[in-house]
Amino acid sequence: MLIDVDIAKTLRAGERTFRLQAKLVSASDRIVIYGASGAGKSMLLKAVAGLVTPDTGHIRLNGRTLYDRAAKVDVPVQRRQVGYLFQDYALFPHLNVRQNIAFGLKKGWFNPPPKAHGEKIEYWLDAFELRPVAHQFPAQLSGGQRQRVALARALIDEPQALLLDEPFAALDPALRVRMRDELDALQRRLKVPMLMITHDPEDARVFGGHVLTMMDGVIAGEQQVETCDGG
Ligand SMILES: Nc1ncnc2c1ncn2[C@@H]1O[C@H](COP(=O)(O)OP(=O)(O)OP(=O)(O)O)[C@@H](O)[C@H]1O
Repeated sequence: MLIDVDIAKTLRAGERTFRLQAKLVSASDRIVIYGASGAGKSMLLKAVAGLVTPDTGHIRLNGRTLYDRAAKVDVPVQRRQVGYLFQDYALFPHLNVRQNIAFGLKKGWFNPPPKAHGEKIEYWLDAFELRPVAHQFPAQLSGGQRQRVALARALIDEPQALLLDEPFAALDPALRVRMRDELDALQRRLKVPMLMITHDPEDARVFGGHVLTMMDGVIAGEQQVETCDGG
């Protein structure tokens, strides 16, 4: 992925002011933004997704301008072609697995039917071994299954990049290790570019790639971390 971000945003809550001033350029298919809680990682990720509007600057993905204050470009969320995996997965509790996955394809207001089917839905149910639980609701799933449903929903529309907000934070330690490996394998298999934010140095170590450190709203350092295949 080719990503070029240079944005600023000031957030005020009462007396407190937080200033995000993030600049990053990367051609890696694995980017990790690592930093302590409150560093501004979520704000940056949400700006790339279009969920937060910067005050100034630009965001370009694979040569396409998603946001440019000066040129008055602000591509709406639905047309940015990026998948977003929320920290708590944000699955719809009243929709079953099939419907939650189908939602990633949906353009209208209505929920997909409980027996929604289609080539892509069937593909992801099998790819993530979710077919046996396709009729179950999020509350009836394990943590790992929940994460796979959220990943399937984020990937079904074939995004140009997948944005991951602390993808392992909601998992217990053993499952976290397994899901790190799964995500690593998924990235290798699909070759979908991923941009992950995390406060856990182990995520950065295992996932590797272009690792940037964020501190007080600014990218303060960067390094290349070798992954198993040197990618
Ligand atoms: N709506 C808001 N108004 C004012 N300040 C905000 C708002 N949202 C976030 N902030 C502040 O912006 C800063 C960055 O928040 P952000 O959520 O991006 O941090 P983070 O690095 O993702 O942290 P975490 O790892 O805890 O999720 C924090 O200091 C936070 O208090």
